[in-house]
Amino acid sequence: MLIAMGKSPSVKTAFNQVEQMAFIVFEGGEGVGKSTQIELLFTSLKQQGIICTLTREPGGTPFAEDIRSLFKRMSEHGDTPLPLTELLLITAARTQHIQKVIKPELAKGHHVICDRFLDSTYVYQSIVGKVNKQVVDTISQFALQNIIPDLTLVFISDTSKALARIKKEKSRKEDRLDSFSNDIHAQIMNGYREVLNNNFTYPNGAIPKRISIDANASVENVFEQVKTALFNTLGIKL
Ligand SMILES: Nc1ncnc2c1ncn2[C@@H]1O[C@H](COP(=O)(O)OP(=O)(O)O)[C@@H](O)[C@H]1O
Ligand SMILES: Cc1cn([C@H]2C[C@H](O)[C@@H](COP(=O)(O)OP(=O)(O)O)O2)c(=O)[nH]c1=O
Repeated sequence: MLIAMGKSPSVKTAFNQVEQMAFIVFEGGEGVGKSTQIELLFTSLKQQGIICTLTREPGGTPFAEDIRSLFKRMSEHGDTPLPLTELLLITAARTQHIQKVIKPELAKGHHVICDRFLDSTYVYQSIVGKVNKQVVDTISQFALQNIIPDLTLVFISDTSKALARIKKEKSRKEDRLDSFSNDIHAQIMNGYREVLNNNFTYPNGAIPKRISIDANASVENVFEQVKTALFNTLGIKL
C-alpha cells in the first residue's frame, strides 16, 4: 500500500489476527535510533502475528511523500522555507496522512507505528522555529481531528552521540536538514526534554502518554526499554 518507512520507502504490513489497535509514535532528534528500533519492533510484532502498519512523517502517502521531498530538498535558490511555511507544509502532509492512512488503518484494527508526529512540530517549528504553540495548535487541530497517539516514545540522547552516529552512516544522503549546526541539534534535543517535562498538550487539550527512552544505551538495551513501555502502557507483550 502507501506506507513509507525509514530511509527508503517500502510497504510493510503484517496480516494476522489482532484484538486491539494502538497508535504508537517514535520521536527524537536525528540519529537517536528511531528507525532502528521501529524495524526491531515491526519484526517482533510480526513474529507474534500482530498486524501493524509502519509509516512516517512528513510522508506516509504518495502525495505526502512528495511534500516530504520538497520539505527536505536542498534549496537551489537560497529561499529556504520559514518555520511558519514549514508548519503549513507539514500540516498539509499530515492531513493527507491521517485521512488516508492512520485513521483507516486504526479502523481496520491494525496497530500504526509512526516515525515522528506532532511532537516533532512542537520541537522543530515551535520551540526551535519560534512559531507560537497556539498557532501550531490552531492550524493542527483541523488536520488532527482529535487523533492522539496512544503512546509516544521520546528518544533522548547526548547530542554528540547522535551526531557521531549520523556521521558514521555512509549511506546517509545529505538533505537540507543535515545542514543544521550542532547548536540547532542541541536545541532540538532540549526541545524534546521540554515537551516531556512540561507535558505539552495536544490541540484538543489532552496530554498524550509520553515515555522517555534513554537512547544513549545499546541497541539491545533501548529495545528492552521499548518493549517495557509497550507492555506497561498498552499491555502488548513481546
Ligand atoms: N543504540 C544505538 N547504539 C549505537 N548506534 C546506534 C544505536 N541505534 C542506532 N544506531 C545507529 O545510529 C545511526 C542512526 O540510527 P537511526 O535508527 O537511523 O536513527 P534515526 O532514525 O533516529 O535518525 C544508524 O547508523 C544506526 O545503525
Ligand atoms: C514530522 C516533522 C518532521 N520535521 C523534520 C524533522 C527531520 O529533520 C525531518 C524528517 O527527517 P527524517 O529523515 O525522518 O529524520 P531522521 O533523521 O530522524 O530519521 O523532518 C519537522 O521539522 N517537523 C515535523 O512536524
